[in-house]
Amino acid sequence: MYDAPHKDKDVTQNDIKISARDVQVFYGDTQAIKDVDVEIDDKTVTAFIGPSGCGKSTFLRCLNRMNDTIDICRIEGKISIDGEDIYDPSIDPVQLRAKVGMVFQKPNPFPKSIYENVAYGPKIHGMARNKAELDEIVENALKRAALWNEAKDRLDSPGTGLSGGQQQRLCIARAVATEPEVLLMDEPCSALDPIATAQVEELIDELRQTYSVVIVTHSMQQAARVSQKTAFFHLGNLVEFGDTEQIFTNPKDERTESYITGRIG
Ligand SMILES: Nc1ncnc2c1ncn2[C@@H]1O[C@H](COP(=O)(O)OP(=O)(O)OP(=O)(O)O)[C@@H](O)[C@H]1O
Repeated sequence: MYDAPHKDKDVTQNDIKISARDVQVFYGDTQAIKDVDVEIDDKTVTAFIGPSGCGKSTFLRCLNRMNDTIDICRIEGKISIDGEDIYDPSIDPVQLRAKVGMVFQKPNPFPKSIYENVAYGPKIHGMARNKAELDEIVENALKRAALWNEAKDRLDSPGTGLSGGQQQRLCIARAVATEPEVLLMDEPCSALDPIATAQVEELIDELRQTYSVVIVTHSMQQAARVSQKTAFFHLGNLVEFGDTEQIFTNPKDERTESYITGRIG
């Protein structure tokens, strides 16, 4: 079951980037996340796995306060990034989401040019003083997302005219353009073909040199290939968290073992 990774899987100790304590999430009266405690490392890819409906996306969305946009959603407990409580009333969620970028399941470029898709965030956050600086930010973000070579001659063409895999890399460029520190990815490859998936996985491996990356995936093979740490969720509980290799080769909890061997899910 454990798919040998194509990259070195160094699991050296990194600094803790995100810390969650006693997190509970409710949609109305229904509890979707129960008593979650976890510490997520910097410069590491952490995969969230588990059966459908177990709360992976809900917990991921807590990390940049995307759940704030859902009226019936209520969150208890404490989530800190670099020691700062992200639910503190002094925190501006818009600023937070620039620092904690997100890439969604379905590529969702804005109906604008490739250039404008990437330039939008840096513009609203006042990151460039002039056009030359903005051009540089756009170029660097497209390079980081491994899209520059394919996009450099068509920066004024609509982002929606790119292939699915290119659109997803454009969304990654858009997320990295605001210089985030954390990148959240909610099943970023589920709408992509195997070649585009391999490109995005390669990219995720590069991005972890700079960011803390958290990825929700339904594919255990993908979790094994791209992540150094894995969290297994089941019925709203974080059942097991550890080095990816340990989770896939020597799970401690019966539920984890059942899931990775295909008995539940
Ligand atoms: N906006 C919402 N309103 C009400 N309930 C919700 C909402 N979003 C999620 N839920 C519920 O919360 C629980 C966890 O859902 P969530 O989408 O986080 O799970 P998941 O593990 O990401 O699932 P999947 O793998 O199918 O995407 C489910 O019971 C789901 O029905």
